[in-house]
Amino acid sequence: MGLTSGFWKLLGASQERDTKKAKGAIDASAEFDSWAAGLDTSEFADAAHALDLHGDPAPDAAKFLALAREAAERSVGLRPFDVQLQGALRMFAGDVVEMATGEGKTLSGAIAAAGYALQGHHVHLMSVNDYLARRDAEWMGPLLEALGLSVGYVTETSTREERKTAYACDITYGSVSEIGFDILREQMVTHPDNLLRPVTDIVIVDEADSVLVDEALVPLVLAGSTSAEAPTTEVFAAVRRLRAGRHYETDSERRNIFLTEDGARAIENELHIDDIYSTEHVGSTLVQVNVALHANFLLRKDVDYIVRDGRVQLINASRGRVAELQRWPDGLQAAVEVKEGVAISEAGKILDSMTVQALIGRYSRVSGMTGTALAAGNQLKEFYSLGVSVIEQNRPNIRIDEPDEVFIDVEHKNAAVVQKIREIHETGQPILIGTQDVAESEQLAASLAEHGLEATVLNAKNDAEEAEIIAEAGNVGHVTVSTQMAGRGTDIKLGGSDESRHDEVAELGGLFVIGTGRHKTERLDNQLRGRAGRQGDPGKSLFFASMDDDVVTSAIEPHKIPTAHDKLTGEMRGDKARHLVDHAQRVTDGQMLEIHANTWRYSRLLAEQRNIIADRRQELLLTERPYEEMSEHENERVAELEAKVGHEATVQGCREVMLWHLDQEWAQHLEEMNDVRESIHLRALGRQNPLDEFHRIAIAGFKHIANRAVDEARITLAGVEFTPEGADLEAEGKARPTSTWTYMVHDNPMAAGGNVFSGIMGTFR
Ligand SMILES: Nc1ncnc2c1ncn2[C@@H]1O[C@H](COP(=O)(O)OP(=O)(O)OP(=O)(O)O)[C@@H](O)[C@H]1O
Repeated sequence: MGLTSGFWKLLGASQERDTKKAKGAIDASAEFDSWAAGLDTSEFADAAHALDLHGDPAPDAAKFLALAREAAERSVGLRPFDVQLQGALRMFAGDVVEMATGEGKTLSGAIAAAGYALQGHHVHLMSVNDYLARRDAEWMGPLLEALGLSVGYVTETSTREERKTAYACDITYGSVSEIGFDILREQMVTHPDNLLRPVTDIVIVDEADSVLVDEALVPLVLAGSTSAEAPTTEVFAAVRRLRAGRHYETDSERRNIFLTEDGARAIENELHIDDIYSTEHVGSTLVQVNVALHANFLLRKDVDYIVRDGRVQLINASRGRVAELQRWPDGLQAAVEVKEGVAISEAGKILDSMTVQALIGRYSRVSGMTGTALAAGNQLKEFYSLGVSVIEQNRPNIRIDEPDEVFIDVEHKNAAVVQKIREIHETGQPILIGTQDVAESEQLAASLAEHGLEATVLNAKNDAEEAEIIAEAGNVGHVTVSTQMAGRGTDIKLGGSDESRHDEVAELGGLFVIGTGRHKTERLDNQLRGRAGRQGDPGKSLFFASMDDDVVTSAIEPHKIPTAHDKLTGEMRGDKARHLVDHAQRVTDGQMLEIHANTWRYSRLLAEQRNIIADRRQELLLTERPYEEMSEHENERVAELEAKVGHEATVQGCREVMLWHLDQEWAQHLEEMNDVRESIHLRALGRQNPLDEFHRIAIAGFKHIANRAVDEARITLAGVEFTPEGADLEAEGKARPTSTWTYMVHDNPMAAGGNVFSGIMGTFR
């Protein structure tokens, strides 16, 4: 506790100083208002580019703010509030800013980006999805252009040329995954002309806590076509016959699942093998059994995934929506597909992968914005060395947060939730209900329907209609049931799309937010609460909890759970039960931090190694180094090829040969390290520290990559033919995959650290 309070004290002092400094610059900017207003359009850009924004404080900070204010007003018709400029200045200083919902983060982010771009930097503004990237780029484009800056965006449908153009701009908007995938794809390019050249210089991350903390360890994967190993039907059938408790056990967190001794015997009998833990089976049959166990007993339909259009689609736990391009590692994906009886989707060989955290780590400077940064302060500090600035609200928050209502069990809680919704609905006040998963959202809507109350459901199954649903969610009498709200970028306006009804709804008390259960971190609770009370509107929030809730059962031992309750309603009145729920949430929050830290310890070394490979690749791709190295080792052969196809084609040929082997070695290293991670806990049984052991193997394996790649390239060079286009590697059976695709892996059991206690499920909740 001592350490934490010390940290907050520190934050408090520097926060006060920073706010004072920002306010000082904003006050000073008023003096330049008439100067800015007097500039005509053609003078604007020149004035912006003449500013000196280097140093802290930047000499021309006040002038910059006056220009930005004038530009925003002229181009997008919004005059930035002081708090928005404060937010922009703190992001410009490299902090993550906390600004409440509806305070206008989009404008703040654009102004901060302009500041960096005017210093001569390239800026990426990362959104959580394509829709927001495009919307924000188009919305803020005129402002940035007025300041003489170029703006572009990338989405999943952008062409190569469009991407190239977008990345050449001063400021590029894009989703985390799209930018991440482009960076991964750069690693497959073999001719300099094909590079998109995204520059990882400055990044401003929207919904920063969601991206930097909740999704930090999600791997972005680039794969090429091959067929993958899924559990065989025999393994699957054998696993399905196992019984919980007797043959397998799950840990209390439902993150991991293990065979018991009895289970191992049962599998051995079914599959007619002697010892599933023998060298012969550990790396193959046992892996398949684990995958099948996981798919069958841990992953739950309508919680972790849904089946739609004959496909298994993952639900992104932190956003409560379908994760379009995401899948589990191939064996697991196929196993779930078998479980649900749908066609097995194509599998691929992983060519390269990188976590969101490693992606962010490539930027020289990171800043961000979100509605809930402070609660993620520890993580942001620990994993990114980022500070948090809390920006006061433009208009004070008058939302009323009622104390939780706690029940002995989930049945009583659900009954009370329905009752409460009916009571509020009678008054006409709009209600937004946040549930924990798709299944719960549908059950609740069904219970409400039984009482004749129609609710609109916003969950992973219908996120296409999201914008329309949200537009009306604040209207009189509307009841909206939703899964998690993070990253939805939504602004629930009182009165819905009909602005004239705003005051009528405000009279009713504004939006009433109900949480059907506390999340495993308070941050997610606050994201939900934050939907009410935007821009000084009235609003209310109330959470329900029960002793059956995940957050309680996974943190508190059964015998410590109190039992006193009202026999009729099941309610547990008084502060004791509430404190218990708060305590349980602090425990689960801490558990998640621990898991994150642990997983990061495993992935950090690979991230560093990946950077070394990327540098080497860059050298081979952009310089004549491959020609020089090959000439050094294979002088005669290079001379022979050069005589045949000329210098340029020889350089390109040597490049292709060397890149092919480097990429090959790296993919193999990743694959090996994946295997090591999967089996590392078995080594831990042999009393080695699993992390040390993992590092030892990773370092030893990596050491030889560069040399082996050169040796292999020399062998290939001896036999390969060169054409005017370069090396004919295809004829040597060394073709690059004809198609590549990308995906993000959520809840990836194979990449979650390999520690038996961290591992499988819910890592990012
Ligand atoms: N300076 C301003 N003056 C008037 N309206 C503004 C101003 N800045 C932003 N707005 C309006 O406030 C609303 C919210 O803006 P924005 O979407 O950027 O908020 P946000 O902070 O990102 O909220 P969320 O957390 O919901 O994403 C928009 O409708 C926008 O037009």
